[in-house]
Amino acid sequence: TQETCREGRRNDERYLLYDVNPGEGFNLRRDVYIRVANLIRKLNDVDNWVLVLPPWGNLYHWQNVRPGLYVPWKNFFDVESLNKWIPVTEFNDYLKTEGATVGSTYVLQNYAEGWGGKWEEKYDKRPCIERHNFEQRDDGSWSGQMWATKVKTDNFTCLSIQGQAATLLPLIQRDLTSRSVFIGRAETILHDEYGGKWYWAARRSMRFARHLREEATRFRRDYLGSDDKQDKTEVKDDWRDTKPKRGAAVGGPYIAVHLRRKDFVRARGDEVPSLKKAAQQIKKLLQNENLTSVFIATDAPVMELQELESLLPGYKVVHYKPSTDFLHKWGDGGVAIVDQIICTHARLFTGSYESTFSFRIQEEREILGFEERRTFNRLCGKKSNCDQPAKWRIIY
Ligand SMILES: C[C@@H]1O[C@H](OP(=O)(O)OP(=O)(O)OC[C@H]2O[C@@H](n3cnc4c(=O)[nH]c(N)nc43)[C@H](O)[C@@H]2O)[C@@H](O)[C@H](O)[C@@H]1O
Repeated sequence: TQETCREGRRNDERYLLYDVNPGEGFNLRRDVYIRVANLIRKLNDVDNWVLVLPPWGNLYHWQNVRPGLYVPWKNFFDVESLNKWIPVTEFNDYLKTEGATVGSTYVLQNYAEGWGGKWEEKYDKRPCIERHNFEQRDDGSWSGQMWATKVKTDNFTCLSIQGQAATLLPLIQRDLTSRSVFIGRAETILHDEYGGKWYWAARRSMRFARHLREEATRFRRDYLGSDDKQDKTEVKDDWRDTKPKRGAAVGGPYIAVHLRRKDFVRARGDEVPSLKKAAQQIKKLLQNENLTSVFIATDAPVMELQELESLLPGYKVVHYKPSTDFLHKWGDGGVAIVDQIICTHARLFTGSYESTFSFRIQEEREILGFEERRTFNRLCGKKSNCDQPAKWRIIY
């Protein structure tokens, strides 16, 4: 029967857990997911692996999130959609079935001696370079903190690696004793094929959770006169059936700007415009598009946003401010995603230099089928004719 089949599958199921350097933000983590998801896809040519989704929390940029609080992927993503590409499960569900144990743990790191000038894919067991939070117990096993949970692991190794996700295939396949494997610092591995067909399939499977999409839909309708039918941005229920022709999407009657401030102002001074320069560029784009509304997604303090608004007299400057209830329920992560969805649906988008927050919006617009020139733009800093972002076009 179907039930026995499922039981049978469950018995030989193996689990891959992973985590990313604590300093990395939300949108780089989404990129690391794609690297690991496609590793699972390759592993599943011969085995039966399930990817355990690392809970979200304690991110450097999330100021309204209680330290120590971790939330599941379903708060932000449509987990059913993820499951249509590779089998995934939440960490909490893993704990329920497998308990707080992991067979083998590998913490990835670079080679202490550097790259040696020659590119070759390799990995080696090496002494740990950085501090980690695992310690050996009397019985030889190890114990370490995984998110909010103390987890026991039979084997612990620091692994120097240079290579891509698939470089880990033999290591994981050979680890036959372990039903589950944890990979720490997974951002150390590169994509197998960035921007290729598999990249985009995994990327398309990362649909946002329904409650966030609905919040963005309401906001677009109420404040920006935008809806999917009129904007030609309707999508099928299943991402696998969604393949719009390029140029089919029109977008709502507004332009959207992702204005990354805070640490970017300090770290990328030459490439980040002053508010005055940003306003000049926004005005020009509005005039070119013959539009009067601009949606601003930003991490800027309120004062800066007000200043920008005052520099755009005569235009409608729109900003998403969540209700207390929404912020409480879905946190800074949820708010940032609503901002991203609203930017995705604009007639024209312009982002910030080298911000993964902007990159993810560009990808969403590729998925919806916008013309390239309406998507791959960024605000210029000191140099007014600055290089525009690389065009990572969607591939099916
Ligand atoms: C250089 C690197 O840049 C990386 O930033 P970058 O790629 O922009 O993008 P993220 O990695 O997502 O980190 C930026 C975080 O700041 C908030 N944020 C930024 N812009 C907005 C916005 O328009 N609206 C809202 N609501 N929130 C915003 C949000 O929490 C987001 O996840 C950093 O994560 C790394 O730590 C590092 O500093």
